[in-house]
Amino acid sequence: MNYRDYIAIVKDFPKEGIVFKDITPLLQDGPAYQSAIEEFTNYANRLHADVIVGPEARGFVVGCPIATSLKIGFVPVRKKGKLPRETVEATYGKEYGEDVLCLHRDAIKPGQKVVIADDLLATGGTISATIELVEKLGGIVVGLCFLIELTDLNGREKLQNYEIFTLMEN
Ligand SMILES: O=P(O)(O)OC[C@H]1O[C@H](OP(=O)(O)OP(=O)(O)O)[C@H](O)[C@@H]1O
Ligand SMILES: Nc1ncnc2[nH]cnc12
Repeated sequence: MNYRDYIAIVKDFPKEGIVFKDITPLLQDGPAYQSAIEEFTNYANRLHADVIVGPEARGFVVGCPIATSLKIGFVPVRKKGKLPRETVEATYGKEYGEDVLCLHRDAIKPGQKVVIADDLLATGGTISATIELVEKLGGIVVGLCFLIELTDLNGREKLQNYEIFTLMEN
C-alpha cells in the first residue's frame, strides 16, 4: 500500500509557513484506512498492549479502531476542559502552538502496558505530553505508532527511550 498517495499537502494551514499533512483522504478510502489500522494492530499485539491511548482529535481515529480490533480498551487524552472527572494535566508546545492535555486520573492502572497512537509526529510535543500523563499514572509505554513522521522536526530526539513505528516519513 502506498500510503503517501492518500495524504493531501496543504500549504500555510493552519498558519503561514506550516505545510499541513491532511490524512482525511486516507480515512475516506476503506482499503487504505483498514490496511493502516491492520499494521498498527499487529504492532500493538506484538507488544502485548493492554490499552491504546490516543490524543485528541486525530489520535482517536487512529487509536480507537486498533483497540476494537484487539478487543482492548481505548483511553482518550483530551485538551483542557473536556474531561468531566478528576484529571492529570501536562502543558506542551507543538509545531503550531501551545496547549494543555489531560487524562482522567483513573484511566490507566499502574503496570498497564500502553501503546500510544496518533496520526502524525512533528515536534513530538503532543506525544511527550501524552507519555508524561500515562507515566504519571504508572502506565508503561511500550510503543508509539503514527501514520506520518515529519523527520525535519526531530520529534524522535525527544523519544529516544521509546519504541516507534511509523508508516511514512517525509
Ligand atoms: O508533534 P507535534 O508538534 O506535537 O504535532 C503533532 C500533533 O499535532 C496534531 O494535533 P493537533 O494538536 O493539531 O490537534 P487535532 O488532532 O485536534 O487537530 C497532530 O494530530 C498531532 O497530535
Ligand atoms: N505539519 C502538520 N500537518 C498536520 N498535522 C500536524 N500537526 C503538527 N504539525 C502538523
